[in-house]
Amino acid sequence: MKKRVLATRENLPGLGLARLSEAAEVVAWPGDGKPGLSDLAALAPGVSGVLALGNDPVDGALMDAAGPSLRVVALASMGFDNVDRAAAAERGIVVTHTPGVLAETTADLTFALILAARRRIGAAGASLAEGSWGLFRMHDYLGLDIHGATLGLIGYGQIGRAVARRARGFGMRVLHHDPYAPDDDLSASVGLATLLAESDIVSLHVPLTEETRHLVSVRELAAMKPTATLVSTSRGGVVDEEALLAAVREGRLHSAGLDVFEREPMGKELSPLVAEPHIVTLPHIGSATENTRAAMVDLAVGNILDVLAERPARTPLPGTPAAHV
Ligand SMILES: O=C(O)C(=O)CO
Repeated sequence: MKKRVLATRENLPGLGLARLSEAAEVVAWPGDGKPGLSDLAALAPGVSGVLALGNDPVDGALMDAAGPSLRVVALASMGFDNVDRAAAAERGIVVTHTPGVLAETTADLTFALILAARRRIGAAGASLAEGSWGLFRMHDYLGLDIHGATLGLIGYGQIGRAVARRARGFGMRVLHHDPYAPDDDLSASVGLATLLAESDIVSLHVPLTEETRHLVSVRELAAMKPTATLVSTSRGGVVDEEALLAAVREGRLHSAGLDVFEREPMGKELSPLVAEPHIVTLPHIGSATENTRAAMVDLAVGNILDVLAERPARTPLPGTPAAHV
């Protein structure tokens, strides 16, 4: 008999879900929006795996609703702050994510945010569209240079390194701060205080954990240059958004480029960050290309199939077991 797997969405990019359906009975949340915990719990009894997105809550109650058959929670995301890892560990459940496949795509988007925020691309384009471009004037739409600037990467894993490679092409000096990353010749490893003081652009590439929540807050923003830009494609909770908004509004920070927010999705209740002229905002599209999203689903499915076939998962979360115990 086929094992059952709960998928938190019915439609996912690529062929991963079809591949999963050949090997397992897939029970998918049929709704359009984001499922609540109770929606998922109702579908969970007896499943051996859960395939979830990076913003679907997966907690101990959902694991208990699935029952002792549950062996693997596979995220189609790099970030894993939506999963109660302690609850999974207590129950011997393998948790996997999708490193590797999205690093280059997310690094591309990081650069788009750097370019847009420093060169005021959104505001300039909007002014053109409004019919406000009446004259070529030397002082209009002035931004700040990217070439020759110093880029500081907080978090130097796969995405941080992919951003560093792009920065080399722009002739930038690159610094990084990451107590867990090995050094390389793309970028100089420095302490956080040096990175904040010397960087023209600070870009965040850390997962959201208890250690990184509000890693950038009042003190860190005050330590940055007033001409600096903060960019984040990691998780909203890494930045104290109130402190960021105040710093940009009061001219203590030049600009910001944000793909992620403390509250996602926003619907019609927009964060004040969205309306701020010097802040470029995007709806969490870091990994949103056809190939990459399909590769993320495919890797998540591969992890489920591994665990269900008693093989170690290919990309378990660091510090968690690769195989069901
Ligand atoms: O993979 C992740 O963590 C995402 O945020 C999706 O882009």
